[in-house]
Amino acid sequence: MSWGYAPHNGPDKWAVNFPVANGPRQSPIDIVPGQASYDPSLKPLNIQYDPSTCMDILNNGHSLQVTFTDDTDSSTLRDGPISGVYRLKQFHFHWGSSDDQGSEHTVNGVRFPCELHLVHWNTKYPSFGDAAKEPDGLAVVGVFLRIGAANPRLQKVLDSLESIKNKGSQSTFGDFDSRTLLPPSLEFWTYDGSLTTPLGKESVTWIVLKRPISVSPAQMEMFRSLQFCAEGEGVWDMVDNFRPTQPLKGRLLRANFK
Ligand SMILES: CN(C)c1nnc([C@H](N)S(N)(=O)=O)s1
Ligand SMILES: [Zn+2]
Repeated sequence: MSWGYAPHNGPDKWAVNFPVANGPRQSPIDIVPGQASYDPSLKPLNIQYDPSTCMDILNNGHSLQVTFTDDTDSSTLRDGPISGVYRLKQFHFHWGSSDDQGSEHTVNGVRFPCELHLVHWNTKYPSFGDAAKEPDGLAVVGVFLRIGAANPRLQKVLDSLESIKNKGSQSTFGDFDSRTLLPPSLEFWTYDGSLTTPLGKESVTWIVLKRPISVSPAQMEMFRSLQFCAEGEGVWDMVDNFRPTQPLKGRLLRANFK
């Protein structure tokens, strides 16, 4: 049974085939700023992205994903709550069928229309696959998108969506500086969690940025033009590809800001 976001294969069915979906450190969560503890020992995030590592963009049937070559330490994440060097592997988005939902994490129960995830893996392990099995194997930077002015840095990604409309389609996508998708301030919340899609591996240090970036309603409509299904399999708009928030189960939420 392939998983998805429909009634028959959506998040409330995942635990049937992927039992870890009910595990002790699942993601996403509702971020309650009043319950975050300020940790002065958290260093600022050190993000160094090399645009030449950007390779292609694809519709994987769950999201749109921009993939990077990760055979060298060209695009890396360091410091913040992590130790060592983590390599950027891909970024993707989650979004809603309307502007009042779409993000995976929420803040005081508030949903954003879209959330960007930049997925990195710990180079102390030989590969992404190996790292994904380890509790400190992955680090995902989450960035909220808020309705506002059109975001010109997002536009290059959105302009390529017509070439990856259907599941399984891919096109070249090079020389993109992912740093331009980040807000000016890198203040963050952090907690130990999981991938938010099956297999839901509990190997992610989540780093959710406090400041959102902007996206216009017209740009949101471009995300919604993507399809869950492959070409010739009908019309099934790719929307609401987000998992509901999961129980905190006693985990600590830290912030690197007061
Ligand atoms: C195997 N990879 C890179 C991923 N598996 N699940 C991912 C999810 N989309 S998320 N949201 O990053 O946990 S990313
Ligand atoms: Zn994601």
